[in-house]
Amino acid sequence: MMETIISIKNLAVNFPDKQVFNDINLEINRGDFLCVVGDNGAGKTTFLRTLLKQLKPNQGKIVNHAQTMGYVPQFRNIDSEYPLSLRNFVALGLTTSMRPWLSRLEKHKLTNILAETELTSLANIRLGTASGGEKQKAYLAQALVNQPELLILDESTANLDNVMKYELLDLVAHYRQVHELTVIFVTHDLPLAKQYGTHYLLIQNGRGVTGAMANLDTTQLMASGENQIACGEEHLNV
Ligand SMILES: Nc1ncnc2c1ncn2[C@@H]1O[C@H](COP(=O)(O)OP(=O)(O)OP(=O)(O)O)[C@@H](O)[C@H]1O
Repeated sequence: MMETIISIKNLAVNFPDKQVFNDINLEINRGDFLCVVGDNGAGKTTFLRTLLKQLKPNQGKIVNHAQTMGYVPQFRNIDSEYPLSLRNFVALGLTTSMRPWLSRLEKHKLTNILAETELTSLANIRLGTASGGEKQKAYLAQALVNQPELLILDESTANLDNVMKYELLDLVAHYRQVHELTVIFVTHDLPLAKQYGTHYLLIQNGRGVTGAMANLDTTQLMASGENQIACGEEHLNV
């Protein structure tokens, strides 16, 4: 049976000089892969910040049953002098305790996630010397090492080359399938959204349109700019 993990009702967020969106209604089930799409400035980050309780909605409510969450930001390079090994960087996602050592369970989780993200052979390299794609995989492993129920990918494939984008999302897709992970992916990349997402939330003109990914007609949404999404809602086949 479907289990609702996040329920969003009648959500509206405004800034003093800007009404960002209103009346977003959405049920996210455990194991869903929701892609949040929309033009620059449409309100995707505002939606995420509201979900993360950094912003209080002006109206409506979000009930989030996920107890644990992982977060992968947009790729930003790590300095070549960065001193931690890849393994120790991933381990930063494990614990908030002040212990300087890992428990047996934590070591087990670390070994498993390095294997599941195909990083085992790179575990002892200094992260600063890793390639961009390897660094982003390390961010993914850090976000997953504590076995979260919900993973947020915040434009995590932007700035990666085409091969690496798919490698990263293949790992996410595989992990999701094995562990029934729920994923929220904010992206401008419609082909990726189409390939990996099960559902979408399109924020456009202050409204949220939702549906099964199969019903998102991306050909109608593509704009001339590489990273833009633009179309009238009337083009949507939902
Ligand atoms: N703290 C704020 N105060 C006032 N306006 C804001 C604030 N944060 C965002 N906005 C405005 O709200 C709108 C939505 O911004 P948001 O960053 O959520 O869009 P986005 O869809 O994530 O855009 P992008 O794809 O460019 O990252 C924009 O017009 C932005 O200028």
